[in-house]
Amino acid sequence: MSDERPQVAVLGGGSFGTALASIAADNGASVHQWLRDTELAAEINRSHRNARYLPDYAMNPAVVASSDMRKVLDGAELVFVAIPSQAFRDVVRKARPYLNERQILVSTTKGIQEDGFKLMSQILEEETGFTHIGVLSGPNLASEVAAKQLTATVIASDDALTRARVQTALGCDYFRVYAGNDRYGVELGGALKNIYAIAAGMAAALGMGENTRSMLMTRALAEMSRFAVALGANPMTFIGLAGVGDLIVTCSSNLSRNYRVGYALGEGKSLEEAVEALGQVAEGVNTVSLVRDKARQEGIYMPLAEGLHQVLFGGVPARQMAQLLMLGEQSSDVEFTLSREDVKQARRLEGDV
Ligand SMILES: NC(=O)c1ccc[n+]([C@@H]2O[C@H](COP(=O)([O-])OP(=O)(O)OC[C@H]3O[C@@H](n4cnc5c(N)ncnc54)[C@H](O)[C@@H]3O)[C@@H](O)[C@H]2O)c1
Ligand SMILES: O=P(O)(O)OC[C@H](O)CO
Repeated sequence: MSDERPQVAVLGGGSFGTALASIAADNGASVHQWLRDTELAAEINRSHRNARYLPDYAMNPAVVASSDMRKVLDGAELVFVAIPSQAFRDVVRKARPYLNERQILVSTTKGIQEDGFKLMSQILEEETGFTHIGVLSGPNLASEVAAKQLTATVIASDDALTRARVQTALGCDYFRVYAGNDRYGVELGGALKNIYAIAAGMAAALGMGENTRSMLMTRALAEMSRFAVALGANPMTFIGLAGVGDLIVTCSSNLSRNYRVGYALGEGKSLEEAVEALGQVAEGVNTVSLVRDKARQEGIYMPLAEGLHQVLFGGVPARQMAQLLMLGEQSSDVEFTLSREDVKQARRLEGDV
């Protein structure tokens, strides 16, 4: 008898891949999850728990884990790719012989490829040439999703079928899926917020207050949207879940790996020590260099990213950088209503600059 259930594949055995596989299975899909680690796959099938990444949460027992890519992709209608950005293209290449253009491919990865400043859905496009491509992003701490805490996310694609299928496959009483069509903006939002989560973790460890955190998050949002709009995204995307929503959660929670790296740095650890203690990937550490270089290249004003880069890689103490940023040029609150140039002009007339 053939299996009538929707067929879902998840590539990646980390915490988000695991949480996602479980949601799709809770929703009645037949789910196969690909991991490179054969032993962990066997362990998941035995205990229905991912002991390495989400040891405290039971998975839906219907999820079948495997390190055999062909088996995992066989018959899949919907494929989620939850692999860190540095390994993303390699894994997609490994999957490519078993993919076909009727499938829907969705990236969940919030990072940027160094070579060519590529986002993950662009890699999916380049490697496959398929049309049904999307990005899943939003305030989605994996362990909270696994605990079935009420959560919302965004499926962004210019392809209506991709949006509808993902809403059907994942939408349930604890996971609500909103649709968007600014794939680039949603994907950039997910990658950029990691930078500011590091800064927020650092500020918390240094004992800075709630006013400071609020200022940091709001100015981060201004900076993120300035950058994304300069590269072609829609500014309105940043008032959504994948913009301000994800920024809030990642800058506020020590469940975020990026926040935890920042916190460890604020406590005085070196970057190497902080990353090693984390034992997982914090995408923001790479993203800050890529974004800072891109911003310089394109002439985009990014004082927070520039400052954080100097703290992480230039040996500037975080507190000193915070003081420098406070004394930076006076600027506009909401640039979409009052431009930075207008503020400068008024100050010139005042004779202040
Ligand atoms: N963890 C979260 O809370 C969360 C939430 C939303 C989105 N995301 C995004 O989803 C993506 C996946 O996150 P995650 O937490 O599931 O996993 P992760 O980023 O911690 O990656 C771990 C997984 O990737 C695998 N991996 C690493 N290098 C590999 C390689 N060369 N070949 C094959 N597999 C490799 C590891 O074995 C492991 O299964 C990340 O980019 C993250 O930004 C994470
Ligand atoms: O653990 P982080 O810092 O990679 O962040 C997790 C998610 O992106 C939160 O939405």
